[in-house]
Amino acid sequence: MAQFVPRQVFPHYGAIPRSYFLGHHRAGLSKMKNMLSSIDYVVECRDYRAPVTSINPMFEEALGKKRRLVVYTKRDLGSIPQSPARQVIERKVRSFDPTSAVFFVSTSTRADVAQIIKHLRNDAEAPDKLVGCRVMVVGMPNVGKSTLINHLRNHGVGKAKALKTGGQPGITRKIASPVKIIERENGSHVYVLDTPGVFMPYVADAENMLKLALCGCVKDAVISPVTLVDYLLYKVNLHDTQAYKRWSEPTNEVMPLLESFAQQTGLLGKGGVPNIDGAALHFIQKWRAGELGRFMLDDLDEEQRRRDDPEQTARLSMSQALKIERTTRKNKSDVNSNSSL
Ligand SMILES: Nc1nc2c(ncn2[C@@H]2O[C@H](COP(=O)(O)OP(=O)(O)OP(=O)(O)O)[C@@H](O)[C@H]2O)c(=O)[nH]1
Repeated sequence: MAQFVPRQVFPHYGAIPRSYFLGHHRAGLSKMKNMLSSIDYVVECRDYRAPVTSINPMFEEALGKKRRLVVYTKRDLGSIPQSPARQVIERKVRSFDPTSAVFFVSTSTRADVAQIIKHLRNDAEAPDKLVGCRVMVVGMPNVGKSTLINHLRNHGVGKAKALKTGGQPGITRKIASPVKIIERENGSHVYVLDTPGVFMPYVADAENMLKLALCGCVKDAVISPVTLVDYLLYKVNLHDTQAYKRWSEPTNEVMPLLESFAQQTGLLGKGGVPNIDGAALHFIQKWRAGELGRFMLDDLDEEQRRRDDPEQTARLSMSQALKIERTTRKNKSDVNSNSSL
């Protein structure tokens, strides 16, 4: 039998939407900016599996001057504990942010959460001891902000879950009331404020949009789940062609894979026809649960080369991104009003 050769390039970036900047993202960001004078510290959450792509430059622009630390969440889904690969990944990612304190966290691992509490206990001070130190937690939608706060509170002051969490983006829509996570004898306690996840106005690179959608930063209805599985299959094959062997031989073809997956998991519609979209969503959930391998979506070496190259193309500025988002929205509403004539 001929040896299986995974695709080295993903061929279908064509019609992928590039924007997911919702009303509550815009409103949330503007409220965060307005509150900044009462905030002493910022914790910025990014997704471990896409440590570069899940950076939202809007936070740099809006909150960049505050003392801050960076937390890469969902560590358990991006690498294997104690593996040499984990050490290499974390050394590289840390080197991208030399001026910030950086933590890698799986919220179910107490030691990961404990190190953040320890750091904040030493580092998060406020000018006014009576008011205490106010820490704002920011990040892309669904990156794990509320879950992190619940675990910080549990570890820091032994209290139960305070915030609602969920598998889809947009559970937190407003800036929440402060939650105490550290008590100090001198009364200068540390409080954290949860914020709504904020997406960027426009994602210039379609591949980045696919990565963010796979990580769950975008609602599942925004990009076709079959396209997402096709991209996921491309990535899984580069990592481990045996990861889905329960359902299929190694393949580059998404439809036969989904048909076989639907048959074997009982995702069938009328007359026993495979429910392809349902199967695609279920397959994505398997990856999000770590059942199709634990690996990175971003290529860290490529990012290093990009950073080392003075000729590199500059990233889209925020004002450019906002302009494109406005034009896309206007074009869409023109099309809608023309089609209703
Ligand atoms: N495996 C794993 N899942 C996590 C981790 N942290 C959070 N999650 C899951 O990620 C999902 C999103 O978590 P939330 O805390 O609701 O995310 P959020 O950033 O507050 O989301 P928004 O409300 O959209 O801003 C939930 O299903 C969590 O259980 C982690 O470290 N590991």
